[in-house]
Amino acid sequence: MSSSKLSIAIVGGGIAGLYSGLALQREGHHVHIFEGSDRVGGRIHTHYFNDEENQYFEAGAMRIPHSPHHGIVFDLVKFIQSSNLPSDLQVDLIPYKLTCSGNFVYINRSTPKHQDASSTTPRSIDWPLSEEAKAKFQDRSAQELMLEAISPLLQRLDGNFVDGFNEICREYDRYSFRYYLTYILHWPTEVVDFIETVTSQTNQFTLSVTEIVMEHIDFSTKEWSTIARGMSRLPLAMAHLIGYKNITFNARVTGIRNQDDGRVSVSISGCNATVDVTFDKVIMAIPPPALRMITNRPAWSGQKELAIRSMHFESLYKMGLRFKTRFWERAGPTPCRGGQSTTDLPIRWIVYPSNGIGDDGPGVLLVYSWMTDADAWSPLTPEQRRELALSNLAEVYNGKIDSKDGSVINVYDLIMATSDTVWSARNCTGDAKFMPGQFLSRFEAARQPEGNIYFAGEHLSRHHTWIAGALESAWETTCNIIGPIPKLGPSDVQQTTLAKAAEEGQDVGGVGVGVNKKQQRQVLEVTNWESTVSTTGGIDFVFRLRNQLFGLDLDNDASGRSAGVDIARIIPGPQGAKVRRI
Ligand SMILES: Cc1cc2nc3c(=O)[nH]c(=O)nc-3n(C[C@H](O)[C@H](O)[C@H](O)COP(=O)(O)OP(=O)(O)OC[C@H]3O[C@@H](n4cnc5c(N)ncnc54)[C@H](O)[C@@H]3O)c2cc1C
Repeated sequence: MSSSKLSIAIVGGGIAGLYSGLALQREGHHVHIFEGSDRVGGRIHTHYFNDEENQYFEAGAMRIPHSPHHGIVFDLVKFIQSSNLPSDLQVDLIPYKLTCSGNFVYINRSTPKHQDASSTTPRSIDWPLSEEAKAKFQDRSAQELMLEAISPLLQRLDGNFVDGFNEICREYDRYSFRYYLTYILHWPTEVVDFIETVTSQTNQFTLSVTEIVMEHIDFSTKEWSTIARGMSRLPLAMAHLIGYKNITFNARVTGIRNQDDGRVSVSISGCNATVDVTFDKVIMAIPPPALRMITNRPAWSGQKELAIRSMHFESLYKMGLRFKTRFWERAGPTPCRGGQSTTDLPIRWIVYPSNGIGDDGPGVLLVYSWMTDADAWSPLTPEQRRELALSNLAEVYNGKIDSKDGSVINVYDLIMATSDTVWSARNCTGDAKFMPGQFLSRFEAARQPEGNIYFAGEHLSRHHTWIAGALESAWETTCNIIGPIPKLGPSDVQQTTLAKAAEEGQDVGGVGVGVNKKQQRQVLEVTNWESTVSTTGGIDFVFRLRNQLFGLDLDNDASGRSAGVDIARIIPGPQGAKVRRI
């Protein structure tokens, strides 16, 4: 905990803003979040058709890969789980099925083929190839070709990730993935089109090589999770912990000004007035398209302005369709219990829910498209979008037999309700997906603070387009403001409790471990609160437990607590006796 408490405004109540808020509060700072909409979560948003179980779909983020790159998300979940939240706010993970053996490919209007990217070859879907290309490629699967192209690049990330990443950037970031396949690997255009159609979405291969490599790392993960009863529970739990008195909704920030004393004022526009509030520091946890629309602010460095204007965001489109039955789980010959099917229709991917698999009664199906495929939905009215999605699903499903009761599936008879989100029409416009050269030339500039104005959000992480990226960026930004701090994890809850109880002179029991934040290592463990603490050197931090005063001596750091020494972990332990140095 640093000695002076800062007041920090956080603009944006998405997961990045919320994470910064929690981390700063843990360190004893005052935060206030200004959120432009009427809810927290931003691009994490569950649409509930009603209160019944499993009658929802994820309009935004829906799945978390169990990969080391996403550890920060799982630590956050553990943090929340150990926070003693009321049961209606608890966050539980359930398995998410990325694939299922019944998933199919429906391309060029041929019969749905019971196969996925690992078995779809140009021959199996009659993909047109030149005679020359046929000889080499017609029996090779899209996934196999993708792996062949990308494996040498992935290997560079096996050692030190940042070094490997920088190496890929230096050598390939200026190229689009399509250029890489066509001019470096010399693959025919029609083969590149085939791989893009089956493994990705239209025009994705115009993105940088680095972007596609990063995407591939995540989608090759085997185990995935989602949050039971909806992803929105994650930001809602965080908002509860931050305290709603520290969050203002419908508070769109429209201006930022530097004050002469170095502090920063933010202008917040509500429904009928604009107010200015001054803070020590401000974190802009909003995506570049939203940041760009705040013109009442100082000019920042030329590189930063360019980055804000140009960092590429791709459109995303999702519709949830609630049907009277989960017919897709029983539709022969390709029943899908989870995973997703690939089509080249406007709906592109059909995503089958991982929650409620096997339930009787109504269920919710999801259609999902990216980039050029997503853009095509935005000029349509909601009614036209619903009609189109249904007709696409009818093309694939109508006339199949539901094995439960032998009925003939007709999606027009089964539909109950739809809801969709055109993310390109929201202030985030989609997700960060960089064009060639943007990791090299935009990324660092976009991350740099401007005086006491800091920036956070998924787009500022190498792992952007993911919740993990948003959290990593929020954590890095928080460290830039107050110095190195540990990420949120299961132990932080007890830490907060102890620090608060100590401040208020209350009793708490357990075992404490001191952390010298400068070195980020454990230096002292207190294993019993009933005994007197014996320390060498000066006492840096005093607190009261079971009606006794305890002090922590944190190494020989003369500046003690003000240098950033804090209790980091308390584990309930047996009564015993001593303090020992670790
Ligand atoms: C369709 C879709 C699917 C996705 N799927 C996954 C997935 O499966 N797994 C995964 O890990 N990630 C996924 N993501 C990505 C993930 O959701 C995002 O990376 C992450 O939620 C971004 O968080 P953020 O805080 O950076 O930004 P945001 O969530 O965009 O938060 C920014 C907040 O700022 C607010 N705001 C904007 N302008 C202002 C202003 N001027 N004043 C005040 N407030 C403002 C916005 O209302 C918003 O609440 C998906 C995203 C989308 C859209």
